[in-house]
Amino acid sequence: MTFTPTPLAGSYVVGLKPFTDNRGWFARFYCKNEFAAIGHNKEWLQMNHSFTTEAGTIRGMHFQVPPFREIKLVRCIAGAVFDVIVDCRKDSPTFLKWFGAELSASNRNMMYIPEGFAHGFQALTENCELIYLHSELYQPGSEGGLRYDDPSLNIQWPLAARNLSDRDASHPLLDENFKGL
Ligand SMILES: Cc1cn([C@H]2C[C@H](O)[C@@H](COP(=O)(O)OP(=O)(O)O[C@H]3O[C@@H](C)C(=O)[C@@H](O)[C@H]3O)O2)c(=O)[nH]c1=O
Repeated sequence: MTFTPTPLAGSYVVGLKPFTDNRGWFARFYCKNEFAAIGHNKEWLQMNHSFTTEAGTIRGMHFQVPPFREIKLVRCIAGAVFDVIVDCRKDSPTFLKWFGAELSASNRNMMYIPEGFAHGFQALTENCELIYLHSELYQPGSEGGLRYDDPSLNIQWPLAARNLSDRDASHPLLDENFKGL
């Protein structure tokens, strides 16, 4: 795998290195030893799969609050998405900065998201499927979110936003009460 650091320290766009032959290809998308090189030393406790039907749909921006902060590894296995992370670590020099990258079934890239980040994505095509690896269990009472259109984040989504869940449409806008994660 290849690990390309993003401008937000500790996060990476991870590329696969497929072994190709006349049958097709084979590739690892997680290896304990390879991820140890970027300091990853936690187990994956949950794996999730989502399917998004319509291009333009946004899911996010989601996080779990302490003590349930989590690392995520996100991989697109059908279609293409614009994947976005926001640094919510209060002591980080890039606090509340965002980074986005296209993840798709054809580029096979993944986003490695450390603890203390919010995460979301926009479907760029119909019928997008994402696989998530999580270092923490789902804790419904500890979920939080940022608004995809928060003016103080100014995330540049490639398509017009549509199809938000009621929860995602009603995350509070950032103000001085947000102390980070
Ligand atoms: C996230 C999650 C949801 N659920 C349930 C709650 C709800 O009834 C249903 C749908 O949940 P949501 O509406 O939160 O699904 P969704 O908006 O797709 O949530 C996901 O968004 C992206 C951006 C992420 O980063 C993921 O970690 C996750 O938060 O699934 C679980 O049972 N386990 C889980 O781990």
